Order: sequence, then structure tokens, then C-alpha cells
Amino acid sequence: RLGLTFKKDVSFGEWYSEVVVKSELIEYYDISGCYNLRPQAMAIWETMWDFFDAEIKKMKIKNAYFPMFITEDVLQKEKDHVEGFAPEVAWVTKLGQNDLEVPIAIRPTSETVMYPYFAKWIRCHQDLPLKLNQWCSVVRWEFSHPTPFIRCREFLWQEGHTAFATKEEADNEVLEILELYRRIYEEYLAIPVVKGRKSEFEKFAGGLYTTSVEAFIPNTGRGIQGATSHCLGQNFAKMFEIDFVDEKGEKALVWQNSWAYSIRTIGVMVMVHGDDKGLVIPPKVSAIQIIIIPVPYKDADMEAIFAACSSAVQTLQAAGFRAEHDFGKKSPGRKYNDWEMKGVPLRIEIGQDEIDGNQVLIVRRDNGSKVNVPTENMVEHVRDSLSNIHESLFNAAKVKRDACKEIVYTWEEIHDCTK
Ligand SMILES: O=C(C[C@H]1NCCC[C@H]1O)Cn1cnc2c(c1=O)CCCC2
Ligand SMILES: [Mg+2]
Repeated sequence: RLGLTFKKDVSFGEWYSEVVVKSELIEYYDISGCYNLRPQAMAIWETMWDFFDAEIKKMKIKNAYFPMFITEDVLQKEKDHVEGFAPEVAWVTKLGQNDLEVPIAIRPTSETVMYPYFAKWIRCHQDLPLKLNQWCSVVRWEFSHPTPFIRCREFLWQEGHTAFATKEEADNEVLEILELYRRIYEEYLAIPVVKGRKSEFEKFAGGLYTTSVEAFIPNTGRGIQGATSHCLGQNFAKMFEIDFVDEKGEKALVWQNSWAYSIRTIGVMVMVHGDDKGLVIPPKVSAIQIIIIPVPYKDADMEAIFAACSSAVQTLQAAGFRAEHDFGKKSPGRKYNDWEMKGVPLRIEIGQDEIDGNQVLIVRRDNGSKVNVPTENMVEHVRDSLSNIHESLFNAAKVKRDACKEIVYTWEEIHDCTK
């Protein structure tokens, strides 16, 4: 069946579940809360990964990889706040037919895995700062309604874990990382976010303070946490005895941060920009930025049309764009629907008219605008269109968010803006 059966503004939840599948981002899996991430989604994740990984390397943060399994006694070490999460922790209790003597937890996050070794590796102030990151998946057996990308039982994320000699260094890094999260949302996903500090009640229980970037989902009228950057203070240093001999020869506890963003970013992108024709992918993160489609006609010169499509792809790829052609057997109309469903930002149609006029027809996914462009201006028109698409997606999202933003000065004024 062509197109979506659910309308975004009528049945948002059903629309979301349908569009992530029909756009080929996700395939549902037979374990609730787990999903197959298909190449289109992986390409979006990789684009953000490339940006963030390059940026943290500039900050001299190194990637490592720690085991996913945690013994019970180590996990309980962080008992105060793990208690609150205990139901979410998945345990390995059997190997083959045999029960395990001691059950082993699957990491829901890696503080308890890493920090005993931070204690071992940090002896004196020359060992500081210790700044590690890992790209991995974590498991949290959530019981509330699972949602692809947004609330999964296993999800891809990065988790950064850093240790410093001084609070000042930690405070600075918390905000440097938060700025990178803002950039991921605003510069890559065209989604406006609000930076802020969580209340004592909402902060990460194990930390000193929590900062986050908050996005907004117009269809639910609710904010959503986009990514978090925590200062842990010396809480974990006390718990895991992570101390060092400072310049004065005295023992001191380290100051730590931990920070993460996950594939939830992709879910927010779908929710904010998608429409009733399917996905709308911001150009920076789209695996294919321009799809070129030949438009056959009864007595058209198909050879010339296919050749023009291939050369347009070459030209655009040479200019640094991710361009592909669709020479499939489907009708042009079917192809338009399929690529609109997949959210490709620009479509170029080339038929006999375009051959005769030495031009291309460029169609924008976000606003459906169509324009004939002389072939020699194609590259610069594509460049302008892609950056304009990003801007207009961002501005549209900002207008919707600001319509639901109120500045309040008293607790009484806080109310649900969808009412
Ligand atoms: O994971 C964090 C804090 C921190 N972990 C590392 C990356 C940044 C930040 O998310 C909070 N948290 C959330 N969820 C859980 C735990 C938990 O500590 C521990 C038990 C299972 C579920
Ligand atoms: Mg949770």
C-alpha cells in the first residue's frame, strides 16, 4: 500500500511507528523494545558519530572499550542510585543448561565497570586528566511503552567518563560537551534545543549537578531530554576511592564528569520534521541528499535521459554531495512516493523536456517546491537549496516550539501548554 495510513496530527503514535518502518529506518524485532536499525538509520547515526568523535578527539578525549558484563557486587557498589533503577537491570543467570553461581549484569551504563580501573590508573596528578569515551550499546529493561529510538531496551550511545584534578576543569568540560550536543541537534538535525541545568530532583542521583539539552515535540506538546552532561563532583571518587597525590604531596579526590547522547536523537528528528508523506531528513545527516530520477516517455530518447542522469550524479558527487540515481523499473510516480517516504531532501527529475532544454527539474522534499534549473547552474542551486532546507526546517521547528514556550516566574504559572 502506498503512503502512510496514519496522519501525524491525528494519530501521532501510530504515525510514528508506521513512518519509521515505511521509511526503512527500523524493522520491528520479536523482542519488545528491541529494533533492527537499517542502513538508512545507521547512516544518520554515523554522520553524528563522525562529527562528535572528531570533536572529542580535539579535546584529547580517547576512545576505549570496557566489558558489557558487571558482577553483582560491583554493580551494587553504587547502591544508592542503582537501587532506584534495579528493575531495569538485565542479568545473565545461565550458561547453556547450567545456572551461574553468581549472576552477571548487562551494563545499563558503565560507571561501575570503569571506575575501579580509574582508581587503579590514577595515582598522581600527572595521571590526570583521564578522559575516556566509549561507543557502545547499553541495556535497560524499560517497562513503560517502548518506542523506536526514543525508549528502547537496548540502545546505541556514547558515554564519556572523565576525571580531573580540579572542579574548575570538570565544570568547564561539562559545558564544552553540552555545546557539542547543542550543535548535534541544531547544526545537524535542524532541531532547536534549550540548554539548562536540571533541578535537584531531576538530576542524576549519583552526581553533583546535571546539565542537558531539551528538545520539544510539538505533537505531544512536551519537552524531551536530548542529551545529558553531568558533573559527578567527588561522589564517585569517594565510592571508588579514585584519589591522587597532588602537587602539594597531599591525597585528593578527583573531580569527574559523565556525558551521553544516544540514538534517541534520530527519534526526535523523525518526530519534529516528519510529515504525512513520510520522513523529512535534514540534509546534513541524510545518507542520500539528492535522488535523480529518469522520466521515460513513449518516444523519448531514453539513452540520452539515462546518460544525463548519470552525468548529473557524477557532477554532484564530484561537488561533494551524496547523490544517487534510481534506474529501477517502477514508474516515476511510484519512485517519487518512495523517496518522499524515505525523506530524501532533494529530487531531480530528468525527462525529454529537460534534455531539450538542457535543464533539470529540482523538487524540494520539505515544501514540495519545483524549479527548472539550467544544468550548468545545478550544483550551485543544489548547494543553496540544501542549506535553505536546513534553515527552513530549523525555523519551522523553532516557531512551533516558541509558540509553546512561556517564561514563568512562579511555580503556580507552570501548566501543560497543550491544554
Ligand atoms: O546512566 C546514568 C548516568 C550517566 N551514565 C553515563 C553517561 C551519562 C549519564 O547517562 C544514569 N542511569 C540511568 N539508568 C540506569 C542507571 C543509571 O545510572 C543505573 C542502573 C540502571 C539504569
Ligand atoms: Mg531510565
